[in-house]
Amino acid sequence: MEVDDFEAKTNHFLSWLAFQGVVLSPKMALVDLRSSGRGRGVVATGDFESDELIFSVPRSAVLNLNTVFFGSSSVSDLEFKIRNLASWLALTAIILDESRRQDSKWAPYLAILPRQLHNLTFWSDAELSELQASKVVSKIGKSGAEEFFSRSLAPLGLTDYNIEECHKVASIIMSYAFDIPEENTTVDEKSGDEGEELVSDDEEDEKILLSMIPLADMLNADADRNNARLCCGNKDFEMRSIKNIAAGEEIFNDYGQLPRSDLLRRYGYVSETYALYDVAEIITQEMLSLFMSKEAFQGLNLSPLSQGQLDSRVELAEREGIFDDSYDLSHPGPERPSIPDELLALLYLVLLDDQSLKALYDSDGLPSRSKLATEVVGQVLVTVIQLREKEYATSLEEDETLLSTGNLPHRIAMAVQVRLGEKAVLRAAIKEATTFTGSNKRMRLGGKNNLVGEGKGKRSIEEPTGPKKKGRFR
Ligand SMILES: C[S@@+](CC[C@H](N)C(=O)[O-])C[C@H]1O[C@@H](n2cnc3c(N)ncnc32)[C@H](O)[C@@H]1O
Repeated sequence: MEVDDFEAKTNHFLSWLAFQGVVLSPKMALVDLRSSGRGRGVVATGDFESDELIFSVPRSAVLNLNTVFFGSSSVSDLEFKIRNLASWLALTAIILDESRRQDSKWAPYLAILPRQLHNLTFWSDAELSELQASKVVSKIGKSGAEEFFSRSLAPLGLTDYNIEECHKVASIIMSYAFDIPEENTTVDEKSGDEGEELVSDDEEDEKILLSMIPLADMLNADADRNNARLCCGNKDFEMRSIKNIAAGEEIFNDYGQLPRSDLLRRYGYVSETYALYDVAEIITQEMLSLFMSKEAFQGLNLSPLSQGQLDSRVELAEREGIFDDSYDLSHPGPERPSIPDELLALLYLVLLDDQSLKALYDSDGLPSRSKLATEVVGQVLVTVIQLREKEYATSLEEDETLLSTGNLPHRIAMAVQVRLGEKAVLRAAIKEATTFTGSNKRMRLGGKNNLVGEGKGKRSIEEPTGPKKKGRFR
């Protein structure tokens, strides 16, 4: 917890907001929520009905490329270089530059942004190892970001260039910035979503501007407790209630339906309310390599696939649009099963006998889910998921015991929650796979039809002659 002038900074920021023309409802307050680990947050001090104004922020108070360079008669060399960067790097550059200016218009706002962050970028190797086999570790992208910093930011000549500071600013952008439509451009419904993934070097829509919106970014989020939304107007941004909010309640934005692994990576916190969105990833290449070994599926009477047989199946999976580098398992809900259709379809193709594969190649789309969910697809999935479970150093039960002791350091406790959530998803997926009862008739079991092209790297199905049909599930 910061023991500095937290309250003084909040008050200075509030005065600055008033000076900038920010209008606050008398029924809201910016408060200190550090005792519950949430930094600052906005609470209702009076009752709000749905669709009431909570506050509005004029475009001139927003921090982005247009407001920082507003009014300059010509484009300086620095502005030219910054405008040519990817949006997140450009915003990082201008925040670094504004932060060192004594006279920055945004100084009272920049002063309330956090100094210490818990996003995964700032975790030590020992702390990251507590995430065990979670695939989130490979998504942090710290060294990639550093290459961008040294290639794009260092040459700008901003004083005190320092990689740690670049990481802090880039991470703040990841968890605080909004994509907004530029003035006088069409308002995109989604443009108020907070903390969209950092835009890389691919600027598809030039009318969208990555921006810091003071006060709008002081709203915390807690999964489905979302009760406010930012609306973009041409002259200002309005935060409005989207349901009744009673006095004393916190006002929450929506950061999206993120699994706790991504919440931790991008926002540096986890909360039980997001457990519903947890996922566990299956990496396709790792899974497919099992089908070429003799040992992986012992007891299932499956002979290994040759490279050629595997390639044919992957080719068909690609044609049908169901091939992916990885698949997310999730908790089953009314709208989705735990095991996605695409993963089921890939396994079905991998397990299909050569004759049926050829027939499918010439047919129109894949069978329905109930046909894909054959008994052997279910058995193979159980093995694949159990192998994935073994990649974690501890069991779900051991993690539960660890958490129940309640005295783990903050980051370790968050890591245990993430890995425990993934193990719970794996269990749910195993449970679902054991219910598969579809017919194994077309599956290559007991050596049936599985020797075509074996060991010769030869295509096991003929190349189609006419144009290929592209479909999905029938
Ligand atoms: C957009 S900011 C919200 C304002 C922030 N609380 C502050 O004091 O600057 C997002 C950050 O707030 C914190 N946060 C948001 N929702 C939270 C929650 N439900 N629990 C804990 N921290 C939360 C996280 O640190 C996150 O990265």
